[in-house]
Amino acid sequence: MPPPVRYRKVLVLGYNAVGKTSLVHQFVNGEFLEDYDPTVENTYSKIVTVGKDEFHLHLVDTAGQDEYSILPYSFIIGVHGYVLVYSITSLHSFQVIESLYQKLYEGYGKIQLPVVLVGNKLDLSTDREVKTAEGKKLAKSWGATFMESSAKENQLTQDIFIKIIQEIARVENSYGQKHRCHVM
Ligand SMILES: Nc1nc2c(ncn2[C@@H]2O[C@H](COP(=O)(O)OP(=O)(O)OP(=O)(O)O)[C@@H](O)[C@H]2O)c(=O)[nH]1
Repeated sequence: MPPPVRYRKVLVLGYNAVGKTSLVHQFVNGEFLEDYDPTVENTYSKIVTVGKDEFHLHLVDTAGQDEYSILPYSFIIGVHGYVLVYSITSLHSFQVIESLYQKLYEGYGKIQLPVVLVGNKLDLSTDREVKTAEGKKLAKSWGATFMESSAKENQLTQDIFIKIIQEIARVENSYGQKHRCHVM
């Protein structure tokens, strides 16, 4: 009997116009859209194979948030992992990500979260406002994975969504190990 297809719900969060829709659209449809059309909320589904396992990845592309956004319960309940996106050309979008993470972390009761932190618009590195080292450092402080991508040039767009599936498994396993009973 083939192994069951596992369901994973992943939210893509971040400030306005950082490229959330563009990353998801590249991943699901394999194309880049130059036009900016602010998102209200869109969902996408894709079957993804990671190693020997198949996953039904349900992606929620959210409307941009800022540091004042109140995150609804639907951003926490039933969500397996998060892709947090900023633009390397916007320091403000990076600061918004720090505040969004804190809200999620507190919403979950301060446990480790499966997160991939993404610095997008790598093709615009001449206008860079956030150093690679700063992104790496922030992700490390959360115990998360860090990547820099370009939705425009299709750089690492597939890897981001494979990585979040792997992160969900990794965090679930480490949580299971910490809380496993030992029979002496
Ligand atoms: N050069 C470049 N432009 C990008 C990249 N990703 C997105 N863009 C452009 O940035 C603009 C915003 O992209 P979106 O994908 O709509 O951004 P978003 O984060 O979904 O925006 P909201 O829906 O407002 O939250 C669009 O004009 C895109 O074409 C990238 O990697 N490089």
